[in-house]
Amino acid sequence: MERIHIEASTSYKVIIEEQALHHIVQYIQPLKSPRPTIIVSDDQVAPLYITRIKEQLEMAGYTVYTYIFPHGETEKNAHRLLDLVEYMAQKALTRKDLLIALGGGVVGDLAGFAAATYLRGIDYIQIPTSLLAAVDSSVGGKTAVNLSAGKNLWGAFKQPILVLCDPTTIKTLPAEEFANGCGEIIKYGMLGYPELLQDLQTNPLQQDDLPHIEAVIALCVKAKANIVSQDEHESGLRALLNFGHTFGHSIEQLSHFAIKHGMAVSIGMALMMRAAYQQGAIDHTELTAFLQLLTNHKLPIHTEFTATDLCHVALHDKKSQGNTITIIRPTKWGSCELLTIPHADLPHYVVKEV
Ligand SMILES: NC(=O)c1ccc[n+]([C@@H]2O[C@H](COP(=O)([O-])OP(=O)(O)OC[C@H]3O[C@@H](n4cnc5c(N)ncnc54)[C@H](O)[C@@H]3O)[C@@H](O)[C@H]2O)c1
Ligand SMILES: O=C(O)C(=O)C[C@@H](O)[C@H](O)[C@H](O)COP(=O)(O)O
Ligand SMILES: [Zn+2]
Repeated sequence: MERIHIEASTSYKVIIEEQALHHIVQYIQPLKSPRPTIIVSDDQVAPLYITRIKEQLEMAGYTVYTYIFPHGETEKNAHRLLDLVEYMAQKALTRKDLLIALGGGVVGDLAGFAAATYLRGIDYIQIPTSLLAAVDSSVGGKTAVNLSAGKNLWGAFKQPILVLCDPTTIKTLPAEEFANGCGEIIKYGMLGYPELLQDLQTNPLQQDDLPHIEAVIALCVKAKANIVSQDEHESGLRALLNFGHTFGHSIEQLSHFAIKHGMAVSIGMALMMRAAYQQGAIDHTELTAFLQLLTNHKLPIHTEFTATDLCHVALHDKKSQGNTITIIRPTKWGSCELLTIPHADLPHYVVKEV
């Protein structure tokens, strides 16, 4: 069991505890006494976990509404958001009421944005059920939906009041989704945690190794907490969490979301690591070891998209300002830096082979 404190404009705890979903009221009630509550989830997570949560809340005196939508990244859009907030209004949820996001990053980002904006903001709790959500998306308060022009272009910073992570939910995750989570985990290794890379090299993360998964979730949440507490609204430092995302977001979008977030980030990191090798920041052994780490975790390292297309989409993402874009560049094994470069230089970082 781990309790990690997140220091931000509103502070909260991340509880990581096996079987926490069997006694959620003990964590929720001290923060929000019984009241109308909406649980937002998708159609793959809800059948597995929503009844258990709803029943416990109802037994404790909460009035529970549920909003369940089809799973997948294409649902993280403005139409779905509008449908959700219309539903919340129909149920006459008030400012004092509560929203619970139960699911992966798609549910968390969409429901978090609804919570950020409905009645100008209501409290919400993240219950991450995917590995990716546990290590990354449930923490730090970035909420958003995608627009036609790109990923997460309509969103808000809104911290949850609690993150309740039950790592046993990882057992029911499809294998491909487990790999997606590993993409973000390996990212953290390059953000000042070479010991994490070393650990995963000698002991690749396995879906049935719960103690290892728990330890890794805790490490990633602490790493994210450290960055978010220093730069909640991404004035600078927080952009490091975008390592692999400059082209990762492009790959997701160009594939019409057939390539999932963690996989796309993996390819984005591979491109950047090859560029780092070309620039002398890492040696060939380190490059090979990093790419092997990705493939050992069933993550892709190649893309068919052209440098022109990858750069075109990237230049419309949030790290582009005027004629420059801020990229996240490896400086050595286990470490990255922010670097602002002219748009014209971005294609140099699309290194598909060395
Ligand atoms: N806000 C942030 O800081 C942040 C950080 C990283 C990623 N993201 C966003 O998160 C999204 C990706 O999140 P994701 O990978 O969790 O995707 P996701 O929410 O689509 O979940 C992946 C799939 O796994 C299923 N699933 C989730 N938990 C399950 C479980 N326990 N058992 C069985 N099935 C389960 C879901 O139904 C879905 O089909 C992207 O939109 C990405 O942009 C946001
Ligand atoms: O929390 C952050 O900050 C991150 O950048 C985490 C990323 O893993 C995540 O994918 C995030 O949603 C990307 O944010 P964006 O601002 O680049 O859309
Ligand atoms: Zn990400």
